[in-house]
Amino acid sequence: MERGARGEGWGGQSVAERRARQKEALGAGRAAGEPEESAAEAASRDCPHELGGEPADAAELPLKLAEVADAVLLLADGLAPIGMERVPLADAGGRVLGEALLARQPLPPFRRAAMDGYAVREADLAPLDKGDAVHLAVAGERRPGRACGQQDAPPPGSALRIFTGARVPEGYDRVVMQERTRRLPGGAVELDRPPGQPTHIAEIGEDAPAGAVLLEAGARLRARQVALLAADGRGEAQVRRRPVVAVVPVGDELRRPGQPLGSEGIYDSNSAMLAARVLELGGIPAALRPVPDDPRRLAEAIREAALSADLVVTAGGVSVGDCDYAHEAARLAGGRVRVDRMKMRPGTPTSAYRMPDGTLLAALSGNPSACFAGMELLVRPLLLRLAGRADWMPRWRTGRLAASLSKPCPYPRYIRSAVGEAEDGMALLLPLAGDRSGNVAAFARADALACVPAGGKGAAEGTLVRWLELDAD
Ligand SMILES: Nc1nc2c(c(=O)[nH]1)N[C@H]1C(S)=C(S)[C@@H](COP(=O)(O)OP(=O)(O)OC[C@H]3O[C@@H](n4cnc5c(N)ncnc54)[C@H](O)[C@@H]3O)O[C@H]1N2
Ligand code: MOO
Repeated sequence: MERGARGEGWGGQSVAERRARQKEALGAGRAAGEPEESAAEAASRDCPHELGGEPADAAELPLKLAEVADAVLLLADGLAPIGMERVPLADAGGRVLGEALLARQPLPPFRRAAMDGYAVREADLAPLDKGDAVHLAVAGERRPGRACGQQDAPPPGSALRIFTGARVPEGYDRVVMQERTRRLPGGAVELDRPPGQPTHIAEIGEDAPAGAVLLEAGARLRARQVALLAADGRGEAQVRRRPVVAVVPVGDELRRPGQPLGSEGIYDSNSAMLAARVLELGGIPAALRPVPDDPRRLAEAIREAALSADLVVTAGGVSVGDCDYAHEAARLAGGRVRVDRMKMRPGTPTSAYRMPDGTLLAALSGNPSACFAGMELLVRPLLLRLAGRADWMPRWRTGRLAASLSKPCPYPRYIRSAVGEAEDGMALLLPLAGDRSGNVAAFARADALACVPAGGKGAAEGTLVRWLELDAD
């Protein structure tokens, strides 16, 4: 399998320059109407998506109990986008553009009538300003897509019957909507009042001139962007390959959905969730069967997964119990720890390793909501960066808590919430009941992760918090 270049930096920028750029990007999540300096900044200082201190030297040192943003940056630093391929336009939807798209021709490519009516010369309309009607001979007709040969200069006092989308010959200055005209019995057309401001002609290149950057490299091709490729005449698109993400569930208790549960079993919901999310984000999931709590077997599964995937994600076995073997297995497989736990709850044990061939391993917590938090906060940005997305960083927004939370926490707490809207238009984050990290039902009803800052006694209703849309892809 083709692999992306790894270990490249971000093109010679200093850490400070990069930080500044990234802070700016993260700041784009400012809520509408929110002042430049606000309490939200204070919230984000305690809840540091805005990147805290310098990460450890990217060369070797792992981050211990890392801020989420620092962990993401450290790991993303070593990731370059994977390779490219050409795909037919019909398959380009959802893919990531590999190179900037430059307009091959002006858009529109010819002067185009924007209304059904009559093409006229401005000079012939002067009497209208004095209240006199104008009669123009109809010199011909132009329909869209029908060539009509080289045009002579239009004879003075003439009009051209024309339809939306047809080429407007040089010499005609505007199109008058047919509703503002009257066809006279002899075939001439009458105008009895000034036609108004718009010329109803789309000029060559007014949408985009030839050579203009229509799309930047790293844009995800959604419907509107695919339309642009097509409008520029592209039958194919140069896109990034879709990253393959191996999903490795860990635990003796895990059963595959559809199989008998038994008395000690629990269905493996994390794999289904992770695989579905990888698909939503444009990757290709490769979901393995559950691996038992056995460090050697897990190490073998990790080693094999790293051979064929661009990113490996394990779920479970990262905590401190006697059955938690993810760390031992990652090391047995040759992995070097890069992030050793993170300041987040749920999901504090979330860690990351770099495998001998450079592949990253994200070791997520097994608890379903902690697993999803790890997916959103750690795996999503790494996957998008691998996929070549320019907008790989999470887009934090600002909103207010719709209810108080009394649970104190030494780390930022990511609360599953439903999103509503306050009277002033600001987002309201309503924490969902049953927010224990082992539960799955509350999760399905959530639209957002609201970040409640660390410390204190929880947070009062109305507190400004940062939040992340859960279905963002
Ligand atoms: N003594 C301590 N115990 C625990 C601590 C701690 O600090 N000290 N941390 C707790 C926290 S917080 C979390 S989170 C969990 C993390 O545990 P693991 O990530 O090692 O996950 P497991 O132990 O393997 O599983 C936890 C839980 O989730 C269920 N699970 C696992 N995989 C799946 C799956 N694929 N689908 C559905 N459910 C899954 C598993 O059955 C467990 O119930 O550790 C705490 N303990
Ligand atoms: O870190 Mo654990 O996920 O809080 O439940």
